Amino acid sequence: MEQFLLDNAARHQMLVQRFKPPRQKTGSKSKTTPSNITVVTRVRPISSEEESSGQVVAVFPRSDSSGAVDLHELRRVVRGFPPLISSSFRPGKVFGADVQTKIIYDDVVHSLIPWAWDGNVGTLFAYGQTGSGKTFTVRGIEHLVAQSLFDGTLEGERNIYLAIFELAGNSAYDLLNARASFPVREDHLGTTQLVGIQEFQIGSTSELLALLDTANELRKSAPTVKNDGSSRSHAVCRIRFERPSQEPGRDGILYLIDLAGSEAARDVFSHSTERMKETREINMSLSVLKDCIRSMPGMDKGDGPAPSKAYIPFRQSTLTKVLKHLFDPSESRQCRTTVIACINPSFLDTGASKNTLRYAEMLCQSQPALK
Ligand SMILES: Nc1ncnc2c1ncn2[C@@H]1O[C@H](COP(=O)(O)OP(=O)(O)OP(=O)(O)O)[C@@H](O)[C@H]1O
Repeated sequence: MEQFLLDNAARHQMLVQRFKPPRQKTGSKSKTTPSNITVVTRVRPISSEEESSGQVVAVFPRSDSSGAVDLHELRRVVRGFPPLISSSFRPGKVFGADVQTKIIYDDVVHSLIPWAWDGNVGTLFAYGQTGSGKTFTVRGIEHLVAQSLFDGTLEGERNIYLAIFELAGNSAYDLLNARASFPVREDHLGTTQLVGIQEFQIGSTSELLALLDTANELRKSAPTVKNDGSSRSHAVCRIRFERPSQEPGRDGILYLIDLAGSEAARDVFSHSTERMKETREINMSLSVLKDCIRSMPGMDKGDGPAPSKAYIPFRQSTLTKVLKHLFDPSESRQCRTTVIACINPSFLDTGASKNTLRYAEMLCQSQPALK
């Protein structure tokens, strides 16, 4: 299929240029996004290497105010010229290839900092197929968070603690302690405990950046077909804000999560058995995350809103155990979540891009009645 697309790149581009977006149907523009979950989509630029290998752009955010994204695929046919099949999505606010991380940060991430500082839980996820720009986005955001925390705008005194860890399959590794493995358990109160993880108290932007760099070096990597530096684990940066003289368990927390890349089945053919097992585990944990989100009270799974006491399968993966606060109705702290769906615009990646865009649409349409 890949060769067919590369051979027909010029036709793809010609048909895309002729494409006229369908007129907006009245009333179809706005979709309700609950106030405690913000979903946006970032379409990264195509790289010069991708361009020189013959790849062309297949994902286009519309320039009008509709918030739509058009995705174009060339369909292989037995006879005649391959037609262009176009689909449109509304995956939340869309940031195109020319938008800097700082703009996205100011718009949908920065507000999580005072939120967590005040004793609540703020969570940022970057979600998307492998090579779609998740790590690029989260690393940029981490740098901006490190600056914001010490720019003097936050009021009051807090002790700030940092832990960084990765989740690979059902194993958890401490990235600030030489990748020491640690168990993730629920204590007798039902609180998830990262047993034995090292936390570092942070006093400045440079201290925080140095620890982020250390963790990044250690992050488990293995080459994949798509992205040589691909991260085959979920990376979680947890920043805890402790108010002096406050009761334990009431700390504000900011999670910055670079999810492992999901890979389409066609990408795994050239992988070893170990890599395929890893890919299955990653896809399983992403699928449990999706199930948990869809089971949250009020979420619409397509057959009406989930009931307020719906079963949420968060114990089925380590990732969702760590994120239990998002799904647990007994969690007393308020939660706010930002999801950045990342897209590689290449025409070789349209299958995975459609999955990511549908996922973002699903989150936008859902309305959890949440904490
Ligand atoms: N907004 C952007 N602007 C410029 N380059 C980008 C942007 N986003 C991503 N890239 C580049 O695209 C490539 C893939 O990005 P990245 O490694 O962040 O993907 P990923 O989704 O984290 O992949 P994986 O899940 O495999 O780790 C990298 O070379 C990165 O520098």
